[in-house]
Amino acid sequence: MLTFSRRLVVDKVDSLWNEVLDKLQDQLSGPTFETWIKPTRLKTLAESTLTISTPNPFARNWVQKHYIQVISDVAKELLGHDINVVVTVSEPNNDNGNRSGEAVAWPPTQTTERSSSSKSTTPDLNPKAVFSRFVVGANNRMAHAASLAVAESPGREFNPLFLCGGVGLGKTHLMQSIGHYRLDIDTNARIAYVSTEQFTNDLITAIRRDSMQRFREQYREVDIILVDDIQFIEGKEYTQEEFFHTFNTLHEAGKQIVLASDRPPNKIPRLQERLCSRFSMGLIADIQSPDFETRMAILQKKAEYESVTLSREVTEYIAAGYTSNIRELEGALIRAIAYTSISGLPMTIENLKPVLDTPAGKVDASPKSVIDIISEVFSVSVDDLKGASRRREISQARQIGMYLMRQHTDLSLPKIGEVFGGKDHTTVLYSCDKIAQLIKKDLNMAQTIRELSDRISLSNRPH
Ligand SMILES: Nc1ncnc2c1ncn2[C@@H]1O[C@H](COP(=O)(O)OP(=O)(O)OP(=O)(O)O)[C@@H](O)[C@H]1O
Repeated sequence: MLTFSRRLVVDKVDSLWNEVLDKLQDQLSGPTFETWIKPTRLKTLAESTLTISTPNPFARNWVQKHYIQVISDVAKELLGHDINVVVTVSEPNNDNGNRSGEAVAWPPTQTTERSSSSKSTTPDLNPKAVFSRFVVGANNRMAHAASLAVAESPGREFNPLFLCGGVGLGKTHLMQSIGHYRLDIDTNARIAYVSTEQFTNDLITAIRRDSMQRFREQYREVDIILVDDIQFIEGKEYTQEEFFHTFNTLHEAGKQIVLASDRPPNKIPRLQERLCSRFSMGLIADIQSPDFETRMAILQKKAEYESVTLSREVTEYIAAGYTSNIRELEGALIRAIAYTSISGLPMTIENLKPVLDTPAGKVDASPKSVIDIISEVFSVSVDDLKGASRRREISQARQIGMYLMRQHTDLSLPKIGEVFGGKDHTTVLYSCDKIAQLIKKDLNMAQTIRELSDRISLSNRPH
């Protein structure tokens, strides 16, 4: 039994814990020890109970599930009697920069050990770009699954993994999640995350400084290379040449290549045929714009991390205004949070209107003028627009009308529903979403909407 003075007890217990750690280090693999055991702290040793703390609940569960026995065996060996091990979560610590509620990328992602183990390939990863913060929806399910598969078994199935999708839809987030995830499993993994611009600049510098050997080592001696915005390689002959060799060297060595682009390889102009075919030989996974539910889920998740409660109404309002770019969607939420916290106003749609200028944003028309113009241009009577007919030409005119009313007035979704003869606000949302998607796919639709939009603005201008 430990019957020392308090100071001695503390010293004794600390050194005992260090001994436990030493022994565990001998028994467990390097990554396992670094990932799960090293970050644990000793809290107390009372009678036959050893209480340790872990950085977060996820780590606690993991340690409880996998390592409690080995810890208690080692402690028993050192103390000479049975030890019951209790795993807790450490109290939020003010000096570690983590506000309560903020997710901690776990296991810690950018430790000094990790940096020093792979000097030239320490990736510059955003700690928030992790799988656990990525919301999976119909629009990105495949890209997410493929990214996870690649992170779990790099160089096996999808090589290269080619992620493609429009601006702000999560390509970089997924790529960096792969890097984090891999480093969490294997702290010695050599991961390079680089933009195509950076690759080109490094190449130019290497040529200028006559240090091609180093450049090649830097890019060819990695386990995973994550190259962002690969579409910018278009027309850069020398970069393409060098990247071709980098690609081949890595691929032949079974190393994982992940590329992100705003379009598929065959749509990148002035891309050498041999690169185009290599980029296409693994898996091309595309990411579409998120649907309404996914946008809602992204907002909710983001709000949780910011420790803010969002009402359903406000979430819907923001989600309805930002349909095609998650960066803008997040930006709107951040503005809303900043505005309400600075002004002290409650977060209601009314209060948020001044700061949430939805992309079109200009409130410059009366609802009646929108209805009248739609009726005239599509030769559909106002009664039909407000009625329930599902005839294609009527329902499409109605959907366009709802979309434009959302763009040109500050009416809420339910109010727009009312103007259109008492439609439900979800019908309005669906219509706005549908037209927003069509605009992206169909040039004629985009042109029609632009013309209608100009006409609505013009007709409402004071004469
Ligand atoms: N499914 C998602 N869940 C949560 N956040 C997301 C999701 N998709 C994107 N985001 C967030 O949206 C923002 C933009 O994403 P990201 O930078 O990955 O887009 P991108 O497709 O790489 O854009 P770009 O083409 O401009 O490089 C980031 O803050 C990212 O975390």
